[in-house]
Amino acid sequence: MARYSRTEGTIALITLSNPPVNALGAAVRRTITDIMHRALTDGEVKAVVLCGENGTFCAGADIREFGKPPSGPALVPLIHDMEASEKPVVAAIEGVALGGGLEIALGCHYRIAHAKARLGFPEVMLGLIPGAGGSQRLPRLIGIPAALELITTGRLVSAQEALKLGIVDQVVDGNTIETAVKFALNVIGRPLLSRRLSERTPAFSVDAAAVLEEGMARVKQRARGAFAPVVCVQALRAAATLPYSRGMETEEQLINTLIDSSQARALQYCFFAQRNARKWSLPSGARWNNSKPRAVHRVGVVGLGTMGRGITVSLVKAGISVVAVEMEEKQMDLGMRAVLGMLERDAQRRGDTRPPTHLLTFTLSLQQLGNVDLVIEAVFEDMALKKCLFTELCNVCKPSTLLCTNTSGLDVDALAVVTHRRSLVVGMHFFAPANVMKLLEVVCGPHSSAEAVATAMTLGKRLGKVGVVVGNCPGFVGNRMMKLYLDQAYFLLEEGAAPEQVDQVLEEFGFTMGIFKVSDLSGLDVGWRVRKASGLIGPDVNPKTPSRWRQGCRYSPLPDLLCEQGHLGQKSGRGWYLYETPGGKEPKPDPAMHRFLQEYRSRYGLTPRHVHAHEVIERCTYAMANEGFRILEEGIAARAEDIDVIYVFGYGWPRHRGGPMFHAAQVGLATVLQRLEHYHQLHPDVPHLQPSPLLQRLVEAGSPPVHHWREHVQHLHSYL
Ligand SMILES: CC/C=C\C/C=C/C(=O)SCCNC(=O)CCNC(=O)[C@H](O)C(C)(C)COP(=O)(O)OP(=O)(O)OC[C@H]1O[C@@H](n2cnc3c(N)ncnc32)[C@H](O)[C@@H]1OP(=O)(O)O
Repeated sequence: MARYSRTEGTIALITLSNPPVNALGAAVRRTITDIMHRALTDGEVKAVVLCGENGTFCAGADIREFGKPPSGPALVPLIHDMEASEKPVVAAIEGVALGGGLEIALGCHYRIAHAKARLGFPEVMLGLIPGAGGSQRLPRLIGIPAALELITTGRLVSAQEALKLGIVDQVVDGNTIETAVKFALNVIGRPLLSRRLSERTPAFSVDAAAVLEEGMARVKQRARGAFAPVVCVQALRAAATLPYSRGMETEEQLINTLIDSSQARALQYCFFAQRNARKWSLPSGARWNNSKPRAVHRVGVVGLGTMGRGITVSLVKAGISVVAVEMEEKQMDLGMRAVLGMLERDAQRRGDTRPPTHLLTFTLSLQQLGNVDLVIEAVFEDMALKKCLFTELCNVCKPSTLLCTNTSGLDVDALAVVTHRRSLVVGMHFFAPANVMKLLEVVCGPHSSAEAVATAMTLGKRLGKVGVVVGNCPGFVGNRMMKLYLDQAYFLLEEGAAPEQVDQVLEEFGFTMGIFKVSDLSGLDVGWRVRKASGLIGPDVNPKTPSRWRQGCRYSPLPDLLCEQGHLGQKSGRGWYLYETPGGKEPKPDPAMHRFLQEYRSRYGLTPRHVHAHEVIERCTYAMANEGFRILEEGIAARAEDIDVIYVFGYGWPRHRGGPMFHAAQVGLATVLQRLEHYHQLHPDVPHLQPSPLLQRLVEAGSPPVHHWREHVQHLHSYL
């Protein structure tokens, strides 16, 4: 928990010890409070050095304790006593000093950091503010503008930046604790008044007022409905305008408004869901911690379209050699220039003189893939083309090469069976732009080996991705649920809504972008191609089939009609919105779209009605969650948390709402069930609105918490 020892005769060394990150659980707070009291009252002790075990100072409060009844001593009195002491207290910071960990360090009189240490207040990412004096001490140390930026974004700073900002007093390359002890010996007896941050007054100039006002406007615009960033600004305003003790009272009042909020719960759920996604398991008993990944030194990327380019950039940035293959010279030239440009800009941003282009080989020949450890195929979504390629890759690559497909929804197994190495085929579904988006769906087919899954997940981690293992079905998890979300959005247009109205409601809910803006950005032709390939449109459709009816259920031909008119979204200057020019980025509501919708409705005898905001949210999000329950039942996702991670990291779902499954739980499963029944009654031709059997069973079982849902899955066809 925390250890006490004496060194150099007069120095008390207090070591936090709670692996893996020395989080400040109740027991740790109790021990450290007792030990600190002992050190501060022991007449032989002249100074104290505070450090952490295993190369980590402290990652802050123990997040697992949030939401549980409070126990153990609070941090504020400990930090106060430490700071008020007449004996110098020095923090020796290795690894991280985050949240409550940094608040303790700010209560110390001096801070020495290792060059690789990182410091920050990430509370805002957990729906909180620094609540143990951090919001009052940091601005007194580094000023309002810098504190505002760090606290409202949760950004961590390196030791070097912390030194520049004045957060630490010294940065060391060698032994931090030894340096801190020497430092402590040196400062014994020096006056400590100016080292007590609570004694300082941040000057509240007119500038600071303007900074706070601008900060509030910026935060409100970016927060997408999240409360914590706004409350962070309020806490900083208190620091700037009130004496320390009143500021502390305000900090306490403010954190109390957040601590039990639904947003804090959702964000803390996301924190653990992201980490749990790494702990995959397969029905064979293979798991993340008993499956060895293969070493990957050299990767082949086939196809240099948008996805292939982003994947190549991601790999090179992670220091991995890439052989990038394109079939056509012109496409290769375009791809090569785009990749080099992205790497160049990235190097410039990081202040590097040269991008790591020595890791790249561009070629028109698949033969060059003979020696790669893993191939990522990123050609068009055309099964015949992919099958040909996989057959050829099997002949060209060494027998141990893993063959991965970046398909966004095609059958991974159908590709595996054309190879002689079915166990080495997995899906690695990146999201556009692949060098930016964090999500990676690792698709495990019926033949995929644990080794292949482990290798893809480990490679994803090296690329800085959040990998989630999913089963093989059309659209996997993300795009399978997305299809129902899109269907509901189209139906809402048919029933009377306008694209900008639907988008506005979704953005107010917290989505990064409304669904129609996303559709315009990715290009309407992407879905058009998928619908053609799956027989929803095209020559295979019986001409007698009504336009708004496909495969036994309601269908909206709206996006197909737009594609037929060449309205493909941003790239063509027109889609659900109007753009100034083809390639324009600024969507404007399109009067022609409104006329088009009116004509469409009258052609099909649809009487437009006013669509309420709550209906937009309910139909879009509950349809998604309902499909999520089916996905869980089929074993395509192992946990509801995995589905939520996919939506938060790949589809712009607002993190402070936890993800579609967590949101359904927060609304109440009985309510979701009842609303789905209601909408299904109104739209019996939309089978996906019919509540899924798992949802019904969960409600019958009294709506257990998300972590217990798996116990109610009947394992009918478990893939994971
Ligand atoms: C009531 C108000 C009182 C006081 C105010 C104080 C508030 C706070 O301090 S809030 C907490 C602020 N701190 C954070 O948000 C830090 C969160 N952690 C991280 O950012 C990272 O985990 C890390 C940078 C510390 C380490 O990253 P990495 O090396 O990539 O490892 P992992 O993220 O996989 O973490 C390893 C392991 O540790 C668990 N863990 C990390 N931090 C905490 C924590 N603060 N409390 C509890 N557990 C923590 C994490 O879940 C991993 O566990 P598993 O291995 O079981 O998955």
